[in-house]
Amino acid sequence: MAHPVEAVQPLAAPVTGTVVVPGSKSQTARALGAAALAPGDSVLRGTLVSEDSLLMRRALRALGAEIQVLDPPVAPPGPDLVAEARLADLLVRGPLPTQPAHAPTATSPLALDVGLAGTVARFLAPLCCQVGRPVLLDGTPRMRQRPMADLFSALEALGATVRCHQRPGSLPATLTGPLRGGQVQLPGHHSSQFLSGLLLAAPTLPQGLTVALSTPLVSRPYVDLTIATMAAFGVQVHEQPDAQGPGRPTFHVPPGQHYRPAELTIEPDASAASYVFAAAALTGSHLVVAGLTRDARQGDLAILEHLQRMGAVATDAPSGLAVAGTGRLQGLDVDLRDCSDLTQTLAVLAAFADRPSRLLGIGFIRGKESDRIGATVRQLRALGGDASELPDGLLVHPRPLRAGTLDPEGDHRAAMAFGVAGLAVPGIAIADPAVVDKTFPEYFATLRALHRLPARSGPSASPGGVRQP
Ligand SMILES: O=C(O)C1=C[C@@H](OP(=O)(O)O)[C@@H](O)[C@H](O)C1
Ligand SMILES: C=C(OP(=O)(O)O)C(=O)O
Repeated sequence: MAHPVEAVQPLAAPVTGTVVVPGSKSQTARALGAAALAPGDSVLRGTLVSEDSLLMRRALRALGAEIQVLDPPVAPPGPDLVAEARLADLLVRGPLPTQPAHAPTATSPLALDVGLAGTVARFLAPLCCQVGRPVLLDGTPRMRQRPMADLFSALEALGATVRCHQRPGSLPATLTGPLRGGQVQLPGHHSSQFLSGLLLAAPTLPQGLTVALSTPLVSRPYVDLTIATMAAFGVQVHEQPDAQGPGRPTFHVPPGQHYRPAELTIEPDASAASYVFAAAALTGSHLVVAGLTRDARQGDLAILEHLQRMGAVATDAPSGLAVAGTGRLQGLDVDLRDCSDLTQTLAVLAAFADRPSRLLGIGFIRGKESDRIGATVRQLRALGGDASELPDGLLVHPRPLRAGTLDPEGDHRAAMAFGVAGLAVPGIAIADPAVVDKTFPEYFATLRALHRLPARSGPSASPGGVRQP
């Protein structure tokens, strides 16, 4: 039975070892979408197994793709290895049937549940317009509050009809295609997922697609990941940088391109890795994230650069990338608009730093699983920390955190980030720990397993974890 509260135990001493994290949520979702549209068999290795990726699989199956789970890879056991995370190899048999040239014949909508997965809602909405029948998209109460309006307007401009059943620009909504394609304007400052969703569906648009960004793009590395994944499945996207002004490119997918089946190995999730690296930085441990390399395409690999600036040491290890804590953390002024999923990880570390930190450029994260600016400030304060909201970010003053039960306010990243604090501060518990199932179901098992790793020793060992300010 799931525990209603997870009491995190502090590490008694710095440890050393290697940790397996789940496959990239972002790459898994893109690869599933492209593979489902490719005629034939694609093999995706090391995919994420979590609520978000299962919602994506389920929705694509409902739209007509065949997805089989192959034998999951099993990490060999070892005394220095934490391998709680589950990965799955998948066989995807496409193409799911699209009928982009015809108005839908079926009138009863197909209902699809997107849960709280922004990627599933935003990546599938354009595709739903191409399947020859209306689709009713809906999600959790929080997902109904998350932005969809920019995407719905773009879909209407490209030929679809969008009927929102509760509030304009929000789920639940019934989408009826088809999308003709052509040129469309799209704001970039709320979410990059709208652009990624449009690009992923572009090969099904008879006229191709040109998206001109009307405002600067946030989360840019995720769009690069979309373009790279599409290329792995045989579709090219052309970009004119700054075509509409600084930070406002135009993207063009010429008509007549088709996805081809591919074999792809999914990278370890860099956002999930951020908690392991943060744990090393905070507790003076040396932790390797297995299989992660500097060539990874995820923008959240920037965690290494940010932790280095804070005083930890990041290195390449034979089996992955490593972070070693040095017993001190410096405050940080940083713009996180390209890697905002790192906000809570860095905000928690900032409470232990030697000077205030400013995390900026992230006003748009008020629309994520929680209002990540308001919630993070509330959560730090609830544990004795000192933080305040800024118009586009937050300010964290170092102050000792104390025991308490953290309410993650429905946000997996809050639960995971404050779980890291629990490795250093006695008495931190996380309420609603199953919230981590969204992207890292084995997260707390992974934290518990850190206690079984050998103590860090030798000349490079730090004197211990970071002392509370
Ligand atoms: O495209 C993606 O896979 C994602 C893009 C980002 O969202 P936004 O573009 O909404 O910032 C990120 O926060 C999310 O976890 C995953
Ligand atoms: C913002 C996130 O997810 P999504 O937008 O895909 O729901 C996240 O995983 O932190």
